[in-house]
Amino acid sequence: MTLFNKSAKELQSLIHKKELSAAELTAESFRRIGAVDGDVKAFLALDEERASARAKELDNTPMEDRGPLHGLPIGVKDNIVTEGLETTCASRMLGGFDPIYNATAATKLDQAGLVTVGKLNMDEFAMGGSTENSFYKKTANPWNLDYVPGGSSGGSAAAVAAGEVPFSLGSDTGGSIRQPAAYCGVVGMKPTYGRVSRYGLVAFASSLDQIGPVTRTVEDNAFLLSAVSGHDPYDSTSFGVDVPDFASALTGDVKGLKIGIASEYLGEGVGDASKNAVREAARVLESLGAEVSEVSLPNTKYALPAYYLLSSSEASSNLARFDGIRYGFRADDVRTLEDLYKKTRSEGFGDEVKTRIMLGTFALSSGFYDAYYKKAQKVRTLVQGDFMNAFEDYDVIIGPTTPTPAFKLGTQVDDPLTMYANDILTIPVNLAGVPAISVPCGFTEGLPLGLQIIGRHFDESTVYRVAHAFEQATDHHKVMPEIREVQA
Ligand SMILES: NC(=O)C[C@H](N)C(=O)O
Repeated sequence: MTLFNKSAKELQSLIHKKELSAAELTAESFRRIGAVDGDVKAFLALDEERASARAKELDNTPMEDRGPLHGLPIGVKDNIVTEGLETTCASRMLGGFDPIYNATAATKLDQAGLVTVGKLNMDEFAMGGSTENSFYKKTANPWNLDYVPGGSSGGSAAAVAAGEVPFSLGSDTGGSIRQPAAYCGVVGMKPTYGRVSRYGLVAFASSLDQIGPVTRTVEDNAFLLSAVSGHDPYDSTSFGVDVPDFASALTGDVKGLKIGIASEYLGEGVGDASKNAVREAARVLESLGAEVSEVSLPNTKYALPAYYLLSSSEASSNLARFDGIRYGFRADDVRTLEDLYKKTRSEGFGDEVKTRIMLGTFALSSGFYDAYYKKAQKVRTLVQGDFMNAFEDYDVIIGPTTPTPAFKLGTQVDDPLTMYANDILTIPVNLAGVPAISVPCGFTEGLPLGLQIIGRHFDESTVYRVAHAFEQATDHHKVMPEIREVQA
């Protein structure tokens, strides 16, 4: 039986009916990884022995004690710490770092009965939009191996699109789950800030970072988000609200819902293919009974510069801990302590990370603080205000996830401004802290496009409801890329 094209839900029902065991499914996941990951290059670390032992153990759990995700294999982005499983953030700086604890999200995967098969490639410390900033390898887009999978959670999206795992966890600071999900034709959710604990997520920009699920269907996404959400005493920014059973919101009904199509998201810098796919998606939602009209988010154009100032400022502080003493990489041939810091950080970080640390240090320095950091904070408030105003009249807001489909490997990596501009439609959501999902909404020249659906704070349920209704009314999610399998 072919398993790699099945959703997590379908696989779970096979396990539940005892037609498939967790051990068999885990073995199949490793077989598929062995057959395609030489080309896709989504994984940085794999631990088959540990995963197989865990799957066997899970097969012994009595039926009545099993949750909806029991026995399924999953991949985890390499900035989420996993006890005993190397966690590098795709950086030379953390090469060989073997965490002594689990991130809360990783613990919750264990509690839900999932089997972590390995760690997924990303842009170094989550800085980038193509996964080309990884120190270790460049992940390819399963739809066309000459193209980028997006980033920074490029490994998380590519592994799911390639059928190596039914789902994965990523993290999103300015679009890092939604943009690669759009480029790879899968479903990616950035939850409300505070929905999922950040404890054990290696910090990039703490006021923006969120962990979220990458899946092939909206229903799988809802299941996985319910599993990893919730208040955590180890993360004071995680919110103490009840975690709904998100899957129960998938009624298929959007009648009467008010959907705003963001006019700025169909404006300057956005390609025709993205605009047309979203207009067509709006028609589909209308035909299902939703009321769609245009809404303005006037401060959209200021979000990108504000994000790069704020996220870099936070990064400059967060990444100060990598000093050659406490973690990972340490430079050789140093004479003084200052030398050790300088050489370790010069050799251990890649260019993009260094650029952001310098930009952030500059923006926070006295004399420039008011002109840059403080001003960017004020812009953040304006961007939040745009969403709050819009949500007085609309239940969700839609637009393209990205201005264009994926681009060719090597074409933007030396051009940071072009690379940053790929995030113009995802960044405002992080600044506002609201939830947003990307669902497949079409193809252009053989490459997938994503529809972004944005909701009110802590109203992931409505976002899922709209996403699911759209998915069920269209066929985009049913196609998988064809990837050559190589015999191991
Ligand atoms: N980390 C993210 O969410 C992606 C964004 N492209 C960045 O480089 O900051």
